[in-house]
Amino acid sequence: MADIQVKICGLRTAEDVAAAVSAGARYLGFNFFPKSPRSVDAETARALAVDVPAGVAKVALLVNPTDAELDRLIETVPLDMLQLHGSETPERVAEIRGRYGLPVMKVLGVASAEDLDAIDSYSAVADQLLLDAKPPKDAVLPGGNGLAFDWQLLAGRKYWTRPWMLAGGLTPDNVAEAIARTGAKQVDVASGVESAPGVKDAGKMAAFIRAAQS
Ligand SMILES: O=C(O)c1ccccc1NCC(=O)[C@H](O)[C@H](O)COP(=O)(O)O
Repeated sequence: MADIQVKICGLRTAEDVAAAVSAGARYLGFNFFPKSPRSVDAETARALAVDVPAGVAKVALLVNPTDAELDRLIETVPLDMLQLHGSETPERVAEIRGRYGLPVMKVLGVASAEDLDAIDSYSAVADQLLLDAKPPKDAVLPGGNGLAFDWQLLAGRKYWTRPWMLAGGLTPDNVAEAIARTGAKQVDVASGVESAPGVKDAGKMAAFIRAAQS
């Protein structure tokens, strides 16, 4: 079995969390972007996070958060990592990392080879990178759109200095191929393991993790 780590993003209920943990997820994502069908408030996230076993990272997904938002969230929810999914600059990433002392994963939208140029500047300030499909121009959500980018853009690129995750349009049916084509050691999924927007499917989560690790 391959040592691939899986993040399931947008968990909203205790059943989702239990199913993701028992299927072998290594990261659980709680979404704090209010417009998302996957979003939770801080109190709900706290209730979901408190019983997560050690060794499974609780990740807060935020889009251009203010310090006030982060202060309140971090005070309320026991978190292991912050995922920044907006247009945060490298300076802002460094500031957030320094202010809260939590590891930060910066998301980079990828549509073409030029988008990968940002990897070096963010590698200097983030603990991890998440490479996701760039959202369509008119999209309401900056992520979680079920769209893949051209995985060939990542083929043969092995010398990044930070751990990274592959995301965007992954499903139980294509995740093994995505890993084989990109060399990813970590993958992230939101809509590909749902039966409807924001409704996680325990069978799909288990199938996704089995396929990723097969
Ligand atoms: O999932 C959302 O609704 C979302 C909203 C706003 C910003 C980011 C969001 N999701 C981020 C993720 O980490 C997703 O897992 C990633 O974008 C891949 O999504 P999908 O293509 O649906 O698997």
